Amino acid sequence: MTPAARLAAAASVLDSIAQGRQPAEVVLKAWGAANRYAGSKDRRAIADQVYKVLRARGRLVWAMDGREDGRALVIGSLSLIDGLSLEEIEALHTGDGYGPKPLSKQERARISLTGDEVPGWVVAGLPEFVVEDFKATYEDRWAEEAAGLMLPRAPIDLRVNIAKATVEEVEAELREAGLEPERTPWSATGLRLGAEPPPNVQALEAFKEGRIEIQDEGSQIVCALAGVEPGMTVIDYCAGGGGKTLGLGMRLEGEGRLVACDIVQKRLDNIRPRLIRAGVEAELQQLGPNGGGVEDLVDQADVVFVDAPCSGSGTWRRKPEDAWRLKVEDVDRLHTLQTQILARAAKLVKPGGRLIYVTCSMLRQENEASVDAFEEDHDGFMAVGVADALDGALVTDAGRAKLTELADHHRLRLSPATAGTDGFYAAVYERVA
Ligand SMILES: C[S@@+](CC[C@H](N)C(=O)[O-])C[C@H]1O[C@@H](n2cnc3c(N)ncnc32)[C@H](O)[C@@H]1O
Repeated sequence: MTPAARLAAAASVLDSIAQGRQPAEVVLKAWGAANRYAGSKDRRAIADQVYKVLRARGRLVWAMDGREDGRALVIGSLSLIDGLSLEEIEALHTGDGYGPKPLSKQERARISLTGDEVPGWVVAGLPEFVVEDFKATYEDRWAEEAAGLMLPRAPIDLRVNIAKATVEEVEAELREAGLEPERTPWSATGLRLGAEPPPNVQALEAFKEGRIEIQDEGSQIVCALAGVEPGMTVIDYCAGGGGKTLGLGMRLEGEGRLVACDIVQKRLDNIRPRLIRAGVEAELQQLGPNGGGVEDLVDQADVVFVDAPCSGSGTWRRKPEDAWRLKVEDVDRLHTLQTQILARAAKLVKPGGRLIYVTCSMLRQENEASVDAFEEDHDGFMAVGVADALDGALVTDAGRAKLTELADHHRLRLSPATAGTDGFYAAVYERVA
């Protein structure tokens, strides 16, 4: 494909991403499958162009005078990000072959405009309401947090299933397989692979035989706050794909009871093969819309882990397209749902047991505001300091020091800028009455 044809393809992929709710990665794969003439280099170049635009979308929409179509965003990126001159951009827009059609008068005019004063949220590359939330939370560090969230390509973190193998054994195995794993700094069970070239983790024997799972270091750390020990009754209240279920179950060492709940049965079904691979046993329990289905577990659990439904804004470095799909009303709705779920899940904790609230959100409304609401109504739950809650087998010494420093007593915020992880929020409680 010519460079111009790749640009036209990127613009059409961007339009498909904007029209649906599918991850960019899925849309790109579908495009590749439908356009077999595109070689691997073409697909790579198109994907690079698409992600470049998605990470800077706010700035590009603004620069192109509010236009949100793929063509305008690609033109904007050539000018603003790649620094091409008007002539160079015109040379890529001749309309020849499969390339994009010539620039309109307005498009030419937008590219030539460079002197406009850029508002802060545009520079940050995030929706305006998110930037307001970041300013309230991070104050003078908000721009650094925003940049960390939207710019870099995130590494691929693996969690070693220490019930099956040691970190050293898996590290050696991956090196044998030609990879270059590094230890994650804070999680004692983590290995990190570079994102480029993307490693095919699912094809590794270590994956097929359950010695590793793909799991961001932040996700590993929040599991370490649960303090799971063999023999406990552990409930993963919003189990979803089962990532946390496996991380929590690994610490039971085959003794105790693990219950994975969710309101979506299909999600629970998908956990089954992962459990088998990892050698972890769990009961799968679908919840009714009001939390029905776990009446027999009231006051029974040593640990209730609530990985609440959230905006997923902590993972935008991996899925920048989601930043532009989130609306302020979604966040309000999620906050209400989070407080309802937390109150229901709290009923399952036995006296002396632990409750952990987690989101992969960076937004105050889903984090501090949701746990503030819980604390207001739940005198029977005492805050447990992050430093006291951490499971020594799951964090490194450096991790313990770092997490203690990042914590606000029982509340922990992790982010790409402060910890090099996806964005996570956690709060830890013990039932005392
Ligand atoms: C953040 S995801 C969980 C991710 C999962 N823990 C993991 O590590 O892969 C939140 C999950 O909460 C579930 N959920 C939504 N509403 C719920 C409710 N009312 N009660 C329990 N789970 C709910 C969703 O179906 C979704 O799977």
